[in-house]
Formats: sequence, structure tokens, C-alpha cells
Amino acid sequence: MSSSNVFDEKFEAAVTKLDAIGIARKTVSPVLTKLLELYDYNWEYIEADDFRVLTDAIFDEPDPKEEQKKQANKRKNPDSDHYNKKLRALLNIQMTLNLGVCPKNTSLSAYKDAHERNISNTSRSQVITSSTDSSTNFEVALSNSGTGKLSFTCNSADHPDFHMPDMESVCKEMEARCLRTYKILEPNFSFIKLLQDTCQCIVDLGHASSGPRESGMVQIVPAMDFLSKPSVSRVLQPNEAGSSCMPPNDHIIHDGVCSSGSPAHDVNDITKGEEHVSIPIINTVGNGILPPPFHYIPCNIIYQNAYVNLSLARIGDESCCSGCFGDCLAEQLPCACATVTGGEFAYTRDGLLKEGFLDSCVAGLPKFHCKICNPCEGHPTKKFIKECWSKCGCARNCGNRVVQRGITRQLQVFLTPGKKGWGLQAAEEIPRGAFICEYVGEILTNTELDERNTQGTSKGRHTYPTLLNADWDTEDVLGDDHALCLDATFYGNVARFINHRCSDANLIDIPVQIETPDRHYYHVAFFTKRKIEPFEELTWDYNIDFNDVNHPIKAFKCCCGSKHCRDKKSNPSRCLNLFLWCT
Ligand SMILES: C[S@@+](CC[C@H](N)C(=O)[O-])C[C@H]1O[C@@H](n2cnc3c(N)ncnc32)[C@H](O)[C@@H]1O
Repeated sequence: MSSSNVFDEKFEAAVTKLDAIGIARKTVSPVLTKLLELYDYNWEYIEADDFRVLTDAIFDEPDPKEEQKKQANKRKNPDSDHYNKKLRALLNIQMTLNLGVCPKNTSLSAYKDAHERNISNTSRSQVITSSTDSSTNFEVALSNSGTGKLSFTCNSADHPDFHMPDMESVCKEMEARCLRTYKILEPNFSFIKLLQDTCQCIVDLGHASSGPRESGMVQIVPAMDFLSKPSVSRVLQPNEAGSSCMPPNDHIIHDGVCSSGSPAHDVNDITKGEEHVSIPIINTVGNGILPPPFHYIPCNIIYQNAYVNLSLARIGDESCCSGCFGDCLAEQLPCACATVTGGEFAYTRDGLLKEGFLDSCVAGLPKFHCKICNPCEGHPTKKFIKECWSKCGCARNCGNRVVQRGITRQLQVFLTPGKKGWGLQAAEEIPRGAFICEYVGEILTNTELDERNTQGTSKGRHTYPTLLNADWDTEDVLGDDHALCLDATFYGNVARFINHRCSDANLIDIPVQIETPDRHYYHVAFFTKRKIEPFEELTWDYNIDFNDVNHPIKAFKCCCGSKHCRDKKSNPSRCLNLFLWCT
């Protein structure tokens, strides 16, 4: 039987089953379609327990009439946080559009013509230009308060055909986008009204020629908190003119820069050249939303009190291979650096983890049961990798230096279709045992992490810390003032986008010792547990206890979709798509 027949039969069986308990086909079909997408067409999960997931999803689906009423109420009550988020996203897009329509062809003279037609014949706006050799900065001040400026930089030589967009067409385009993307139900929806209501801007399309506002313009008087955030200093560089500088999700293009407290994202490469490979941001939903801003760093950085002892004097002969030369893996006998891994290197000459080593990491070491906790549920202990380092005599390209050489695989940051937010996916086939990336962030003491949690500085829907507790022997003697963790909330690398999957995740985190022989501080490296297909999401098991409300790493309602999901409170229908709110 063909796979499409099998699909049809299964679909029909599900619909018939639910019909028998009084749920009509027209109710079942759309929910089933969404669930199938969510679970990668894994019927096993949907058919389990007599279609329990499907039945739950149907009962949890909001009544469409109730939903319409709620939407209308929210519009009447713009203070609602939920509603503000939506507006924020809409405004964000509006600003993106203003930059986005700036075609790659702009010349100073064309621009000046355009601004004279559209902007400058009003006393409330002005155009400021400043030129460098290869580019011209245009700052279009859209209000006399000086706060609502919108500007961009473009390379004047490359843009001979630029026309300043007129506000009417921008607003029409926005309205169409809103209706299309957000499926707004209200028949009288108007984008201009939305702008006026939400950021107190006066939108004048130039039809009524009254006073100084006769030309098509938008005056923006920031009223909402996100508009009044301080602007920053990063201006688009000539070589990145165009779409590569886009506003991060919570931020607006403001004062000519992708403005926020943190730098803007480059959609073509979230690493901004910090890694050997470019890692693009993919949002196939096309709603223009980007991940919230953070600083991309390729290596861990100490926040404040963390003590990491990087002393060459502490690395004894038994912890390095100063006598080696070239590639340690090419030698007949393994050097001192292989002692930690039982006298054999963890890596093959192809740069992959050896099968046996990976198998033993996946199987895991027995938990350590201490006498302090009562009762002790066991503390994690993991197998470590030890790489050669500066005190070793081998070369930079020695086969026992994999993690320290950084990311080499093709990866993408993408907006997941469910409620997990952003994720990381492979952009190529990757073999089993391959290094993907390190978990990079600020090095904090556990006390500092607790402080961030209690002060709410890390407050947000998603959290990004990981504890460095792979070795209980070390942890045991350290208090929270000394034990360390990594927090990628504000500073981090792509690993901060790797989502959790219970038990059958395709990545494993392995502690790696590089600069320090003790296990107080180490690197957390992700390797593939099996072959990865192109565009498969990369996941790891955070190993969190979904019932432990006091743990410094806050549990979330798990949407991993695994049949081994440990979150008994998770309801798969809650994990269904709602793109707009997911960041
Ligand atoms: C390290 S971040 C992962 C990236 C995150 N999705 C984002 O958009 O930035 C961890 C957060 O992602 C979300 N997350 C990760 N795995 C999840 C899962 N299986 N189910 C639901 N949410 C998940 C949770 O909000 C969690 O706090």
C-alpha cells in the first residue's frame, strides 16, 4: 500500500473513532492536522491510548466564538500584556518594512528628491545626511520631539534607483500583512488606527492638507515602554546594508540602528563572524520576528565572582603532553592526555567520538549517593574528555583538539513550529559522534545565578543556565559561592537555542577538560548520539526534574513530543503552534 493510502486510512480511522464518541469530523480534522505537524507525522504518538492526545487537544481547543469575544475585549483593553505583545510584534514589522523597502539601489540625489516630496516640506521633520567615502547615512526624523527617528545607512554607489516609500503604500502593505499573517478577524481593522492607538502616533497620509502635517508622514511619540528604551550605538555598516541588520524581536529600529540594550542580529549569521561557519536565522513563518537580542560570544566569559584557575603551573606532567609533536592521534602510543579517558583517546582520526566511548557516555555512569542529602536521590557523575592544550607540545590541528577548534558543522537557528520558541537545526547530514558546539555563556557562581533568578534579571519565558556539576567529588566540597554554572541569557552562543527532549534527544552533553585539570570548571560539549538528517532539530536532555520547583533551573511545560516525555503535567495540545507569542 502506498504511504499516502496508509496516511488516509489512519486519518479516517481517527476521525471515525472520535465520531463514535460524538465529536464531528469538522472538529476533528483541523486539530488532527495540527497535531500531525507537531509530531512530525508520528502516528504512534497520536494513536496511543485510544487517541488520547487527539481527544485532549480537541477538548482544549478554544471555542471559536469565545476566542472572537476575547480578541475583541483585548482590543478594547490595550493594557493587557498579551495584547501589547501582539502590537509590539506588529510595530516591529512595520519598522522592518521601512528598512526592508529600502532597495539595494539608492543614490543621494534620488533620495533627496524623494525626501523633498515626502518628508521635508513639514516643519516637524528633517532629514540629516552625513557621508563617508562609501556610504551615506540618512536619518529621517519623523517627529519634532527627536525621539521617533528612523534612519538607515546605505551605500550610495550601489543604490541608484531608490525611491522613498510613501506612507500610504507602506500602511496598506502593513494592513495586508497583518490580515494575512495574524488572521485578524475584525472587519474594520486598520493598521493606521493600530499605530495611532498603540504608540500615540499621528498618521497623516497627506490627503487633508492642513497646517504642517500636509505631507505623508508618521509622527511617532513613543508611549510604550519598549519605545523608550535607550538607543544604542550600532549603526549599519556599509557592507551590511539591506536586510542583514534586522530588529530583534522586542526592539524596534530606532535612531537608525537596530536599537536595544543588546546588539542587533544579523539574519545571515547570528555569530557575526565569531565562528568559522555562518549560522543563519530561519523564520519560515515569514512574520519578521527574530530571536530576542543577546551578545554572541564564542567562548565562556567570567561574569564577576566565579573563580576559574587557569594557571599553567597547576598543570603537571601527568596532565599534558609537552613532549609530543604534530598529531597525538598519529602516535603509536597514546600520550598522557589520554589518561583521563582510560588510556585511549576519545576521538577517531576523523574527528568523531569513538563508538565505545560514546556508548559509555550514553549509558551513563552510576549516580553518586552521598550521605549529606536525606534521602539522597543520587548525584550525576559523567565521563570526561580531556583535550590537549597550550602546555602540550602537539600542533593546533592535533586530533585530540576538537572542541577547542569550535563549530564546523552547518547549522541554523530556526523558529520551531510549536511553543518551544527558537531551536537549532542541522543544515546538512551529520554522522554519529560528531561535535556540534559547546554550551557557551557567562560563568557564574550558583549564588550569582540564584540572585539573577530572585531579582528577576533573567526573567523571561525561556531560561538559559546550565550547572557545571558533572563531577560530584568536586561539587561536594564546593558551596554555592564557589560551584559554577553557565548562563547564556545575555551572553552566549548558538547552544542557547538547543531545546530539551526527554530521553531520546539526538545530542549528548559531555564535559570536556581543556585548560584546567580540576573539574570545578570545564567545557560542556554537544555531540550527536546518532546520525542527523538535514533540517532535523538538534535536542538534548536537560535532565531536569519537572517536579522540582526549587531547582535553580526552572522547569517548563515540556513540549518535546517524545513518547518518553517525563513531564506528566504536559498537555501536548498546549504545545501547538502560536507563532506570535513564542519568543
Ligand atoms: C536554552 S532555551 C532553548 C531556546 C529557546 N527555545 C528560545 O527560544 O530561545 C530553554 C528554554 O526553551 C524552552 N524549551 C526548551 N525545550 C522545551 C520543550 N521541550 N518544551 C517546551 N519548552 C521548551 C523553555 O522555555 C526553556 O526555558
